[in-house]
Amino acid sequence: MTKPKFSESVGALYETVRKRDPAQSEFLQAVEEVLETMEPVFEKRPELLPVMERMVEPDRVLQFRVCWTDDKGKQQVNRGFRVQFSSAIGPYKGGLRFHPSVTLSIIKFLGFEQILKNSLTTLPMGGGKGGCDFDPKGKSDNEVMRFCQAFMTELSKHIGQFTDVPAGDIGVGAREVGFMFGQYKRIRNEFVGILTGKGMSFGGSLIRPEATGYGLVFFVENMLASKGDSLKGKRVVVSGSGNVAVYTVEKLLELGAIPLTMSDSKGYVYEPEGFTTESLHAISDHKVTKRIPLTEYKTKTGKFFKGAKPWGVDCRFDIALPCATQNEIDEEDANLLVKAGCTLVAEGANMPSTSEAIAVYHKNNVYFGPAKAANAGGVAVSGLEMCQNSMRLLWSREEVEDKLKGIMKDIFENAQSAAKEYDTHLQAGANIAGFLKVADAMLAQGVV
Ligand SMILES: NC(=O)C1=CN([C@@H]2O[C@H](COP(=O)(O)OP(=O)(O)OC[C@H]3O[C@@H](n4cnc5c(N)ncnc54)[C@H](OP(=O)(O)O)[C@@H]3O)[C@@H](O)[C@H]2O)C=CC1
Ligand SMILES: O=C(O)CCC(=O)C(=O)O
Repeated sequence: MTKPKFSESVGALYETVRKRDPAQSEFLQAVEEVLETMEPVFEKRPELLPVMERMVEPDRVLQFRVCWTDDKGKQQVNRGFRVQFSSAIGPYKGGLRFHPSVTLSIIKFLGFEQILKNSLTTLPMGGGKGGCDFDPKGKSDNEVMRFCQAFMTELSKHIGQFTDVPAGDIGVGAREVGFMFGQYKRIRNEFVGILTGKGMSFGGSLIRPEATGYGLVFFVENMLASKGDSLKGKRVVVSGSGNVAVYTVEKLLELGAIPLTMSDSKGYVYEPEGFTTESLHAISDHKVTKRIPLTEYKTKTGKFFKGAKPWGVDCRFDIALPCATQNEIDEEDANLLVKAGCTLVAEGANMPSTSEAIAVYHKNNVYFGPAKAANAGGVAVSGLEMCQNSMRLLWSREEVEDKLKGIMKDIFENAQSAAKEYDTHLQAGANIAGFLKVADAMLAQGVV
């Protein structure tokens, strides 16, 4: 007989969530992953199960129409979202995603994960996420500006420096944050830190653009150090070629690792001798600055594999860092990683591994650093940006990077010590450590 996934009481909670939103597959996947790892906590502290029942239901779901006019003068209509999930330990905090695949299910999975991630950062931030099914690809700067202004016109009614502070995610970088900040200021006539990831001339923090990628690599350093190992000479397969991937590769190079691949939705580039600072800058200029697909990128020393994911790259490697999108590693991909000799996976993207892929990692003793812990560096530096905005000052690069390094170490140690206490793995330890802090705050604040 196969072991049931849940005990009876946790299974009943999952069923309630599933029946409420049966079509929200990504959200259900995120809830299932957390509930599965939380069984030992509910055994020890049964009073926390009803707290989880409240936590899986967002405080508030906002859905709104976004109307704007394209360069041909034609009206366009998109659907915007902001899910304010939990404000138990601080104002709602989490990014905005602009991508045609955005649905309520995707925003809810991201918002739910953000509650536990933000708790792990040690900073006082609640969880939220938002976005729109708008596709920035192929749009002119003026079209993106008009869209961002329309989006913020509605969003501005619901956010505030003490209420909800959005930031970037897929499809939302410095350009979009700038346009949205400008529109908020115009509507409200106040200059406040209502977004993070702002430009340096209007309240941004040094290292915020780099923070998710750098933080991921610092997290991996901690994982390796706990086994007496280091990044030096490690062969690393990376996916993505956006914000997270670029700064992941930059920090890997700085620490003596060998990044072998980068990818986008069209395929992946393999550099057999590893990316260099020069080839990283070339790909970053192509993808991030010029916004051109990798199909049009010319590598001098490597090869482009059209329509393929990097996990099947034909070489041995030690570490895989998925930095593109959700569910980009399925069971088959996970088996390819194991076959290639990979012994560590740490997630830069949110929920990049399917539950079947995670089962393959555990079965094969692949050391697994889950997204909520491993990619928390981005939102952590967003928290530091909020702090600097409140104090009306600017910390140096070194100060922010040192704080980021310290936070990633704390996240690793807290997740590891929860894992030890509950006799489980790092993935569960991260969920448990993140949950306990929020749950205790919710208990203290009564049934609200
Ligand atoms: N930015 C941040 O601070 C944080 C981001 N994250 C997560 O990291 C991941 C990447 O975000 P970020 O780098 O900011 O986003 P960007 O928009 O800068 O880059 C996204 C990258 O992922 C690729 N990608 C997107 N969708 C797909 C897909 N369906 N299949 C294959 N590749 C895809 C894109 O390729 P293409 O250009 O072809 O679309 C691009 O290379 C996301 O999961 C995000 O939620 C997590 C924490 C913080
Ligand atoms: O910086 C932030 O507020 C959000 C970052 C984010 O969206 C994430 O951690 O997934």
